[in-house]
Formats: sequence, structure tokens, C-alpha cells
Amino acid sequence: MKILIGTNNIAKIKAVKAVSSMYYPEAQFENREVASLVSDQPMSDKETRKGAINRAMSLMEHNEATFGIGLEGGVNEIEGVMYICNWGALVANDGKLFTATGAGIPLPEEIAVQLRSGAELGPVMDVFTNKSGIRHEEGAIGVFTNNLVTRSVMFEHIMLLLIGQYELSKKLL
Ligand SMILES: O=P(O)(O)OP(=O)(O)OP(=O)(O)OC[C@H]1O[C@@H](n2cnc3c(O)ncnc32)[C@H](O)[C@@H]1O
Ligand SMILES: [Mg+2]
Repeated sequence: MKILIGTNNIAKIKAVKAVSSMYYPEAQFENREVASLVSDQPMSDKETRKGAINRAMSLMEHNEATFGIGLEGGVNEIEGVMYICNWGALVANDGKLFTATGAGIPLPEEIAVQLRSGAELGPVMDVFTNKSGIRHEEGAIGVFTNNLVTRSVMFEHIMLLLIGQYELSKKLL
């Protein structure tokens, strides 16, 4: 079976491969950079979910795989507190769509103000941590959970939610 992944982000690819290989040891993977068709920094659950769905749909346009996976990160503001939000979408070769949302934690206000004025979380986190490429590694979620939940582990959970729903739907056929 073949699984398409809609990104070049290392943390996302790692999560898709780790969880999928557990369930489908024979799986082959191909990652492609696809358009999310939402802002580079999605600012709501709605927009972030849409980005994940658009990525997965675009991967499966020509039905070249068993399923395509779109993962998208964004932020969502609730009562003045800015939370990291994350969404995943799986589009299967029969056209079925499955979605899932992942862990969310608040961002410090000093980071939130920068995003409100148009900055992207990736570069802001690099400046904050004085490192480069945080978005490919532990991510903001790793930095603000003392590395207990890294970006990859967070996306692994979303992958479990997606594959679980997909497998159940096959059983119910
Ligand atoms: O190449 P793609 O797949 O687009 O991967 P990305 O790292 O840009 O990730 P998203 O587009 O899904 O995330 C939207 C924005 O939020 C940033 N971001 C999201 N989650 C992050 C995290 O945990 N740590 C650092 N930056 C993050 C990311 O760099 C983008 O600026
Ligand atoms: Mg991006």
C-alpha cells in the first residue's frame, strides 16, 4: 500500500511514518509539498482544519495511493488566550474523508501578540528559543511542555485518531 503525506516538514513526516508503519508494516510513503490554500499562519480551528483537508484532498486528486494525509498547525483564540491548535485529515481512495484534532496548549502572551500582528509561529519560536528549525523538531508544543509532548508525538496522536476511524469504517462496510 502507498501513503501520501502532504508536507516536507520533518516532524509531520516522522509522525505519519511512525504510526502508519505500526499498522501497515508493508506501507510505502511519499511526501509532497502541497498547497494548504489557507494562510501560512492559520488563525482559527476552522481555518486550520480546512488547511489539513485541502492538503489531503490535493494529494488524492489522481487517486494514486491508498490514502493521503494532510496535517496543519495553527492557533485558535479563546477569551483572549491564544492556543496552539492542530488538525489532521485522511482522504481514502474511495473518497471518504476523516478528520481529527490534536492537543492544544496556550501560548505565552509575548508570542501571541506577535502572531496577532501577522508573524508566523515558526520563525517567532526560533527567535524565542535562539535555535533554528524548531517547527521541524520539538515545535512550540515541545518547548512549552518541557519536551514532554513534542510536535511529532502530538501529530502521532492525530494519526492514531485518523487511522482508527478509517479502519473502523472498513469494518462497517
Ligand atoms: O511545511 P508545512 O507542512 O507547511 O509545515 P509548517 O511547519 O509550516 O506547519 P504548518 O503550516 O502546519 O503550521 C502553520 C504555522 O505555524 C507554525 N507552527 C505550527 N506549529 C508549530 C510548532 O509546534 N512549533 C513551531 N512552529 C509551529 C509553522 O511554522 C507555520 O508558521
Ligand atoms: Mg506551513
